[in-house]
Order: sequence, then C-alpha cells, then structure tokens
Amino acid sequence: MITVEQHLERVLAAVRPLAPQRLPLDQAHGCVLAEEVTALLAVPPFDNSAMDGFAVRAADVAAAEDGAPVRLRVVGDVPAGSPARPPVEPGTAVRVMTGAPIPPGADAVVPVEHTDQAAGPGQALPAVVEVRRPAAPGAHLRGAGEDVTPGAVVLRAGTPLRARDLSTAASVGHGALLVHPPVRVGVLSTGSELVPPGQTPDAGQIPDSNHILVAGMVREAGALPVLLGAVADDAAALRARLAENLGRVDAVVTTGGVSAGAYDVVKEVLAPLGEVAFEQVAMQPGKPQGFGVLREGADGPASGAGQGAPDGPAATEAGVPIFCLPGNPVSVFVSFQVFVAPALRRLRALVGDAGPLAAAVAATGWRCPPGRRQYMPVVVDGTDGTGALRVRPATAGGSGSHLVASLALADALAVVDAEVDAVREGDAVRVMMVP
Ligand SMILES: Nc1nc2c(c(=O)[nH]1)N[C@H]1C(S)=C(S)[C@@H](COP(=O)(O)OP(=O)(O)OC[C@H]3O[C@@H](n4cnc5c(N)ncnc54)[C@H](O)[C@@H]3O)O[C@H]1N2
Ligand code: MOO
Repeated sequence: MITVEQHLERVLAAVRPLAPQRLPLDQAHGCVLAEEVTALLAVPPFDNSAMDGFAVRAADVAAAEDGAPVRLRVVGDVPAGSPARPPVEPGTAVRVMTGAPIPPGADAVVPVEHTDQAAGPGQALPAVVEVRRPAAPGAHLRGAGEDVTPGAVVLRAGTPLRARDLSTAASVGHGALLVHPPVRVGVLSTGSELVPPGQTPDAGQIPDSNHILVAGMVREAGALPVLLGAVADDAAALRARLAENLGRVDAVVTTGGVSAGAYDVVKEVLAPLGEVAFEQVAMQPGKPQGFGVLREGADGPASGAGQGAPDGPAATEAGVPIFCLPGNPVSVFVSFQVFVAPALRRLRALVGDAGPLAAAVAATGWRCPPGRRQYMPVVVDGTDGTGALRVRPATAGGSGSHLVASLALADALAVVDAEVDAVREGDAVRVMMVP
C-alpha cells in the first residue's frame, strides 16, 4: 500500500495548468487570469451627473431657498447616453439624468427634488426651472477618472475571476481576457448494475448516484463536467466510450471497476496502457485508486482518442489525466476531495492548496480501520469552550463507503491518522470542511 501523500504527489506531478486562451468575459467566470489587466478607459469615463436634475452654475443658485427660489432658463436636455453638450451660460440650466455628461459651463447639479419640477418619467422639458436650494460647486458631480485612470492596473494575474472582477474588466474597456480556460472533466460511471436516477431498479440494480455526485463535485471545484454517462462492465464498451470522448475533455473521472472483481473492467482496459497505475492507498474509504495519463495515439484500448472530436483537441498537450475512483459512493466523495480537487486546482492554475485542516474535538468516540488513514463523514455540533468545532460521525454506520444516503448529512471529513485505532470522546481531530 502507498500513502495518500505518495499518491497525491504522483497525481500532482502529472498535471499542469491548461494553456491560456483569450475568452470573452461571459465565458471567463471562475477562470484564473493569465495576464495583468490595465484600464483602457477611465472610470467614470467622463464627468457626469450623480442625480436626475439640472446642471447649473453653483454661483447662480448660491442664494436659492424655498421662500426665494432662483429662476433659470432651461436651454437643453441631456439624457444618459446623449452626445448633446448644450453649454450652461450664467442664468441658465440644462436638464440632466443620472450618468449623463455634465455640459460645459456647469459646475453643480441640483436634484429635481430641489426644484419646482415633478420627479419621474414623462415630464416635459420646462422652459424655466425654479431652484429652491443652493448647490455647492461640485455638488452631485462624478469626475472622470475618479475611480480609475487609463493605464492603472485593475486586476492581477493569478486571480480566479469573480463576477465583480469581470465587471471591473468590462468597465475599463475589455471585452475578453487571457485566462486559463475552464477545465472540462469527463464523468463516466461504470457498472452493469446501474440505472439512471429516477428509474425503478430491477433485481440487483441500483441508481447511478456517482454520476451526479462527480458532476456536481466537478462544478464545486470550479470546473465543467462533461457527462459521459454510464457503461456496463464491458471492456469494448468502455474503450469505445473513452475513445469517442477523450478529445473533448481535459481530464476524466471514472467510478467503479477498480478493485479485485472478476468484472472490474476499468482496470482491465486501462492497466495495459502502462501509464495508468492501479494502487492500494492506505485510506478508508478510497483504498483502490487508479490514476494515469491517456495520450493520443497510445497503443491500446484508448488509441485514436481525440480524432474527430466535436469540440476540438484537449487543452492538455501532455495527455488527459484520468482518475479511476472506486465505485462505492462515499469512496468517490472522499477520493475526489483528496486527489481530484487538488488536481483540478492545478489544471485551473490556482496557486496553493485549499488550506489547512481545521482543529476540532470529537464529541463522541468512534472506531478506525487499522493501518489506513480514515476520512470520517462528521457533522459539526457547535463549538466547545475553546472555540474548537465539536464533531461526531454523521451516521451510526461511520465511514462505511456504501452509506451514500447519509453523506448529505456531513459537514466535514474528520481525518484520522493511520496509526490511530479509535477516536475517543474529547480527542483532538483535524477536519476537512466539505462543500
Ligand atoms: N476482494 C476484494 N474486494 C474488494 C476490495 C479488495 O481489496 N478486495 N476492495 C473493496 C473496496 S475498499 C472498495 S472501495 C470497492 C471498490 O470497488 P470497485 O471500484 O471495483 O467498484 P464496484 O465493484 O464497481 O462497486 C463497488 C460498490 O459501489 C457501487 N457502485 C458502483 N458504481 C456506482 C454508481 N455509479 N452509483 C452508485 N453506486 C455505485 C456498486 O454497486 C458496489 O456496491 O471494492 C471492495 N471490494
Ligand atoms: O476503501 Mo473502500 O473505499 O473502503 O470501501
């Protein structure tokens, strides 16, 4: 058996960030930025009004008050988006809407509420406006470049792009950015016992819960699932499904068929390729693990992959990493957290790992498997006096790898060293919070 660290090291050594591509902003959400972004436009791009009202010369309205309004001749109307720039001479005003450019000559805006004019849509442009409050020079003006001036750096390389980062890029004039593209992950279940969710299983059949689990975890890891469905325990069918799809994915996750069974076809099909190794990892759940890299034109079952693919070649020139996870659903969940998620971070070009495990205290004891690191699904039961999380197994069945229905209860995985044969109430444990 190898350790979790040994297997993870092998996985991480085989994956590289996907090569950057220039993508339109609407396709770049979640992608890691591969360039420094500087402003092409100022924000705001021009002096504009912060209020719906009237652009005036502040000196004209300095003495305005309710009892002694100042009357100004209205010489123009500038809605937002209008190219009109009617000058504001002494004694005049121009109606402006929020976001509209400030006309030359004006140095303040009087909100419509401080005039004799009604607020709201459909109001005709008056010939004269009565201003009932003074406005200081600069009042309700938003100056060009107040936020950002052209040339300023607004986003740094390495940033995973959030909605507001993309809005920043748009506001400073960019329509596309150089990013590490979304990682497309093929999701493939194997097993002759599987029926699609919602379909009543016949004798010996079970719902394929792994497919939807892995697809969702791929999304939660910031990548794009490519649903490759389920294949029966049939070597030719598996070979064909992989060969058809390898060219349109950057990684593949399969479930099932990796242990010692007579029908464990994943192992049968991929092991002869040489670059996919099947190991026993000292962890529970998740002991049997396959990992490797499938290459275009490789001799063997997956040869021809990538040819004629509808969505273009895989972005990983070095080949397509494939994770062959065990079929038991809790094993899938744990294996994904421990091996696939870190690899997806690297493929996405995220820097660093997901962060340290959190400190917790066992609210109750539980048994651990000898010689394997345990990943126990736990619920968090508040905190103790020192602020440490109190955790207990999410189900009476403990870390059994088939307890898929109870997995939804878990808040975290308690990670217990291989040497520990039992956790006792009050013991310190480390936990990995899970999405
Ligand atoms: N003789 C041995 N038997 C087993 C060993 C071993 O070392 N020697 N290891 C056990 C461990 S540990 C695990 S984990 C499993 C892994 O098995 P496989 O990866 O070969 O998976 P399957 O046999 O195909 O399925 C296992 C289990 O999971 C259910 N399953 C499979 N796919 C799905 C799916 N898509 N959705 C829901 N459930 C699924 C399947 O029906 C089985 O119950 O092997 C042990 N055996
Ligand atoms: O390692 Mo298996 O995942 O225990 O059931």
